[in-house]
Amino acid sequence: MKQKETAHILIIDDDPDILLTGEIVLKQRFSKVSCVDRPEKAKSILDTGEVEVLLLDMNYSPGANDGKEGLDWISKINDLYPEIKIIIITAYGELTLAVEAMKRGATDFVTKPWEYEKIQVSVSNALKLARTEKEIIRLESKQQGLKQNLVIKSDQVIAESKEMKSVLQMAEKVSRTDANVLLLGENGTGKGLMAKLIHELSPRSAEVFMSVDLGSITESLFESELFGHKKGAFTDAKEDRMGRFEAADGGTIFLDEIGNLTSAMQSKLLTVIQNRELTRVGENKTRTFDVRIIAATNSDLEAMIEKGEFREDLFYRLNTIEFDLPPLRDRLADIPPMVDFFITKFCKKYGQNIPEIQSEAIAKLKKYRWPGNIRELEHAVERAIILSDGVRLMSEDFNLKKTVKSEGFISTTNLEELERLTIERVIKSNEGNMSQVAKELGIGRTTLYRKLEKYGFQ
Ligand SMILES: Nc1ncnc2c1ncn2[C@@H]1O[C@H](COP(=O)(O)OP(=O)(O)OP(=O)(O)O)[C@@H](O)[C@H]1O
Repeated sequence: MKQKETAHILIIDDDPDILLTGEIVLKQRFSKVSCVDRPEKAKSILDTGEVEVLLLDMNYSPGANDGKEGLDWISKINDLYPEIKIIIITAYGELTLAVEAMKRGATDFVTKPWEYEKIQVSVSNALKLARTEKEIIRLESKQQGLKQNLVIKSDQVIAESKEMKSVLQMAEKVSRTDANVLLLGENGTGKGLMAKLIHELSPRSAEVFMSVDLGSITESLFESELFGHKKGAFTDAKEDRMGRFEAADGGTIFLDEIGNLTSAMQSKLLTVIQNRELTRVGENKTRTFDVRIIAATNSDLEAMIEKGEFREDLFYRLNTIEFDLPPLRDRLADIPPMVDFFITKFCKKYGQNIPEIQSEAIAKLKKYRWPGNIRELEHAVERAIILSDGVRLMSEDFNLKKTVKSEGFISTTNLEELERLTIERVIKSNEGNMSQVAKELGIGRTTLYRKLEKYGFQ
């Protein structure tokens, strides 16, 4: 016996004989057939999101035979459930009505009395059409993710310092697994690049890498953006749309700026990650997904947990493996190869010959604090390439702010403490030359001395 195709078909007709024969005939070919005698009763079945093909009678009120009711229902159903293919059931010879129904969005028509072979073929064709359309939508979303993949291929990861070498080794190991990864580090330390690298090295590399900047998604759009929506679920939901999780199916999703989620967003994300299934906004049906999750943030999540700003259970879901990307000032050995890498990149971009770099310039780059880390270094090199004489890159070409590397990252938000630390740093960098210190701080010498006294400096 031929195996049944897994599909849910719905028949709506007020004639019980039609429903009975339709059910018997279609059940020979399809796994599930539901029947109702009026369109008003079909809502709960349609809302399951399972029905792919609907056979619809055109007249319901006693004596009605112009098909007007059926035409109205076609428009309504098409509007609310655009993915469902509608086949109308007409009496023999009602060709004009069939044409009008097709104009409203019906896919095909079958005539009463049933021709068994014909309805099976018609439903089978409608089913193929429904599935092809779904596949096209899926591929379009996937392609968006694959475009992001292309950008990654050309990137290289520089890791000369021992800190970055060990990060790379760990990335290689982790990429072979499906473990969730949490990337921590200041802005511009390469969290995004590391996420792409882990994906590239993983068995999922031929699939989508989907990057989502959670910092730019508003609370109202969060659910629909990540989990998708049904047409009509809210005013702007003009079409059915899959979310980022579904579009990344088989691949990797990169949730950047995870520390920016409100508590409501955190709960929704946690439920989806925990259950490994999601529900599109406005739909009842749950959908499973197979996605590897990499999250990143420059926030101190543990401090946020303590303050009740980040859910501990979500944190433990995300941080199966945790990476700390060190700031650039703590991996000085990476600076020279990175500078070379960016010089080559930008000389190519601006069609220039590769210049030499003054050794004093490299020494200055190593002393600088790099609050914006590698992104800032990249911009500094780009600027230097544009401004240089094309032969030699000098330290002035990099336009570094007059600061030196501090002992550690100033994390205080207390103004007085910030002032004290800044003064301390500037004194060190000017080797105690107070006129210079006052000048750099932009204050008079008297004010400087008053502040030195206040903060107990010698
Ligand atoms: N090890 C590296 N080798 C070469 N380029 C790097 C390296 N790390 C980072 N970069 C480059 O530095 C820039 C910033 O990196 P990236 O965007 O990955 O940082 P990020 O930590 O995700 O930043 P943010 O927190 O602001 O999102 C990118 O252009 C990236 O390609």
